[in-house]
Amino acid sequence: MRNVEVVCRASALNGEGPVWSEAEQRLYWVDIRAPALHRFDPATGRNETWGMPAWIGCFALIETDVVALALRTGLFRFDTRSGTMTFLAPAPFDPRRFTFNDGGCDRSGRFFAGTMLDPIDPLEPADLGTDGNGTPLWRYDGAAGWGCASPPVQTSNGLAWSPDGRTMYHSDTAQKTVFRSDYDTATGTAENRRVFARVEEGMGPDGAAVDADGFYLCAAFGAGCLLRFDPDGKLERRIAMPARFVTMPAFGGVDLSTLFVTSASFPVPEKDRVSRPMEGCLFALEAPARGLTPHVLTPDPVAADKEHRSDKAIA
Ligand SMILES: O=C1O[C@H](CS(=O)(=O)O)[C@@H](O)[C@H](O)[C@H]1O
Repeated sequence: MRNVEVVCRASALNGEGPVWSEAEQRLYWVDIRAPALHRFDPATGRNETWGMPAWIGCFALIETDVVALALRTGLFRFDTRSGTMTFLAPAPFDPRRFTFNDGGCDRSGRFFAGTMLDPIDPLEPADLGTDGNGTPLWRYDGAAGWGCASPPVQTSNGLAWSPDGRTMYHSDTAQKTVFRSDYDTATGTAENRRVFARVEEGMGPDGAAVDADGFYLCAAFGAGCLLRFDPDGKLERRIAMPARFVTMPAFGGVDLSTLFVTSASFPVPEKDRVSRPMEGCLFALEAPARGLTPHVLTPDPVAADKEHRSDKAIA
């Protein structure tokens, strides 16, 4: 197996959410805390960056050069060619206390995004709600806004679907637990949530991806490795990484046989970051198995809205 390579010395504060664009053969990813959308081209090594006005948790590809961005302030359609931002929906939570975190599209192209607690005013008590948890995972239902897609979790992460689309994986990093639920592909609803895997002390289950064999690969935040679980939740292997704070893998490259992995430097004290240059890099390695085709947001929310308006005008 090819060794882990640093493909972009990004010094990201909170690299996250890599998604491979099959159409562009490029990797989109974000920096949540130095808010920016990035696009990396493995053929040239070039990394493009678009600064964002607020923390960006995750995004969905819509079409070539166009993405939907989950910013703390809401969901926006962003055209990377013109820099045009089109407002789609407000955030479904109190943005003074929460911000979007991990998200992604199901195998039918519905977009989901979770949250993590980040009070703007640290003096305000961290009121997580009556049950002591955070917010649910949110499903973007177009003109109908957001629907709840899970019980509340504190640090939403690890969203992925099985190859047949009928199992949804979702984790709570704070609870060190990955859940799996039965997923209805027709309605976008998840039921019968149960524990899929728990991780050890000293690590948090972070972003994840499922491969074509149905194995769940997640970044072990704080432990410098990826964990690969079989479809029954048994740990099958650990893959050592050169950074301690790895955040999420994504399949990409020719035949979806490369694993790209983001990482974060924010947990490292500022004074130590120069001596820890791997934290915040983007990595690539040969994947243990090929990945699944990444899904794009369908339909394009702006086109769907136009259709909705013209239907209403006709009626
Ligand atoms: O900001 C983030 O941090 C969490 C880990 S922690 O809450 O700081 O322990 C990480 O899991 C998450 O994905 C990341 O975006």
